[in-house]
Amino acid sequence: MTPRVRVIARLRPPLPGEVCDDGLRVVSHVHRGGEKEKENVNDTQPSELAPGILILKDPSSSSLTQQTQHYPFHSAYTPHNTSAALFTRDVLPLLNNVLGGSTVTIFAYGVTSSGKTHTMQGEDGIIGMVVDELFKGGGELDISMSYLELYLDAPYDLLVPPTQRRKLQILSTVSRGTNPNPKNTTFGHTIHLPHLSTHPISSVAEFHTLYQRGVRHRSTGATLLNSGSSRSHAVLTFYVGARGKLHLLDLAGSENNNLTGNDPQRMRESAAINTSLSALGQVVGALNEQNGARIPYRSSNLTRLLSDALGGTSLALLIVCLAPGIKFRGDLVRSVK
Ligand SMILES: Nc1ncnc2c1ncn2[C@@H]1O[C@H](COP(=O)(O)OP(=O)(O)OP(=O)(O)O)[C@@H](O)[C@H]1O
Repeated sequence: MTPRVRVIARLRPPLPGEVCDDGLRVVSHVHRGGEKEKENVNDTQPSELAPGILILKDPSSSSLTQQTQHYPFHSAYTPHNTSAALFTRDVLPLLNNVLGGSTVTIFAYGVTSSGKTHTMQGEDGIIGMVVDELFKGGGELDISMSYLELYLDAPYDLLVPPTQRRKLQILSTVSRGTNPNPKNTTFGHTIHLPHLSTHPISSVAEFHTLYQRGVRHRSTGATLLNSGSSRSHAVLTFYVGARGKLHLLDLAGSENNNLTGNDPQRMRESAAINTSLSALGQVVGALNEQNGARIPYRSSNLTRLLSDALGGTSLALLIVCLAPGIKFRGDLVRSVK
């Protein structure tokens, strides 16, 4: 059965002073020098294991019930693998679908400071590589973009001046036709935000000017774990040709307030972030189960917004970003599950 949402993992390198989780092992698909690359892999593990994350038993625990756990992913990337390797293997093939008129969604998910922003919008991040690829042909494609954030579960346009910032409406238009599967509540629905600005772009430079404006308008704040922590979900959308659509999401990190030491506003933000991420997790799970169950798109504005992009014939790539710090063990297990 082909999953609707391809799920891959990326482990970031340790940050200065970070105490690492010795039980965390990653086996990568990416070959270096002809060898399957192993990062921190216990040599006693069979090498033919599916690429994935291995969570090994906590060495300090004497519990007999704690077994070594293997979590398989469609691809997995070690701290040595570059964003370019991830792009070539997992993102590039999806761009052909966008050029062919499909809707594709790519999102980075993980605890705060796990490398989502680095992977999506960092120097040599996926967003830059996508744009280079879209304009490779010299800009003959008809491309426009929009950029919004969901802050406290409400959408705001990032490409309008802050003085014009106002909450956007999310509308869904029903098209005609008979729904072959009544449980598919998004059949024939198109999501649109009437006041969201869209901007034609004709070059890589034009993109970067607009995009940097949006990044400056995005809600970020300092937590104990990340001084530039994203406090909102950012959704960058490219409209390519007549029908192609590509959503690139930098999701805010799922958070454990015991670790982030947040003040009251940060706590409100965390609650909204965690609720919408949990809704997204349920939607992705239900889509990949493919058992005909109702997909809970309406549980949050994040999933409502993406309801015409997840499911049906659309494709999605979920990049689970992982932090190697021991303090993230509990969050990491929740993320990979
Ligand atoms: N693959 C990587 N290689 C090198 N450094 C990385 C990598 N991934 C993340 N980092 C570094 O780790 C730190 C945290 O990363 P980042 O800000 O991307 O996390 P995040 O998941 O977006 O966090 P938040 O949810 O709080 O916004 C940054 O200093 C970033 O440069």
